[in-house]
Amino acid sequence: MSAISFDRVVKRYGDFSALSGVSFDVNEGDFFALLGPNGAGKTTLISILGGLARATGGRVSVMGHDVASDYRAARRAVGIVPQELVFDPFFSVRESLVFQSGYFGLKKNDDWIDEILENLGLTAKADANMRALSGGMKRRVMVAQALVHRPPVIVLDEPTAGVDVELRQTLWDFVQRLNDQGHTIVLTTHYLEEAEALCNRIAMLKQGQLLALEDKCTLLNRGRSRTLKLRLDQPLPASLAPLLLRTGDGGVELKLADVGALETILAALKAESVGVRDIEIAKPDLEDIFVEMMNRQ
Ligand SMILES: Nc1ncnc2c1ncn2[C@@H]1O[C@H](COP(=O)(O)OP(=O)(O)OP(=O)(O)O)[C@@H](O)[C@H]1O
Repeated sequence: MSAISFDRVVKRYGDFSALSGVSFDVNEGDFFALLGPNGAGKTTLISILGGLARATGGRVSVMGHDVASDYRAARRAVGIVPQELVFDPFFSVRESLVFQSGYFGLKKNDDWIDEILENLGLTAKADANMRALSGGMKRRVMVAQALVHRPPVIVLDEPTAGVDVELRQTLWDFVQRLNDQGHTIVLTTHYLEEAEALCNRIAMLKQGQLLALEDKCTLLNRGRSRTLKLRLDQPLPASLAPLLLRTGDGGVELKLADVGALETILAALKAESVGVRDIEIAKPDLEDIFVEMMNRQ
């Protein structure tokens, strides 16, 4: 069974299509990245998944439960950490988690609440009022709230936007452990190195359409192009300027269409008597691939 199934999902706002028929599945146990530029439709897809927005067309299910016709079961199967901070300013951290447990009909949830607080570094703040917390601490509570009912599927919508290094580390350690225990994780982020480090499958959305859906390793190995980093003793000859990707760190980075292009470049440098002080060939990382995919369309 798929943890999540998106089947030809369409979302229109008047004449504007935020999602134009998006289909893909997230497998049980995946650590899944949903990537795309601003406005691609990631949050819209997550809102439909969580029952906060209705699809104009298509079907979405979580752990086999249709989010429209089987709303309660679908809602129980997923915990969503929203992009925005939503909380009741009059509750303490613990109260808000107890309240959230009540929403799912869970009465004796204290042990699990304590465990979540501990894992997110919130124990010392358990009795603090929500409005007295810093932004990063509030964000931790958003994560805690999404987990109170131990959902098999956990969705994090840009959880690390604007949070400090320590929280990122705490959060990723915890989420990684949940994934190891069998929870399915879906993550949207603009920090592609996070997606590259954590996720096993990656979907890329642009303007409401799915551009790519692949295993991370397949995606990273698919491109034959490489980046050639050179340190030269003179400026780059004009004949090589079309290959220039960026200049920095006292060197230049050139696009290598394939490894064979290396000889051509070295020959061009030799012909102009430009000496090479240092050389490095790098595989494209997820960010390079993302930029290439987004520009290709
Ligand atoms: N209520 C709404 N009314 C009209 N248009 C909307 C509404 N909600 C979202 N949109 C539009 O739908 C598109 C997709 O928005 P969405 O928030 O899903 O993008 P996103 O991929 O999550 O972007 P970001 O990375 O900026 O969070 C955007 O063009 C947005 O302006």
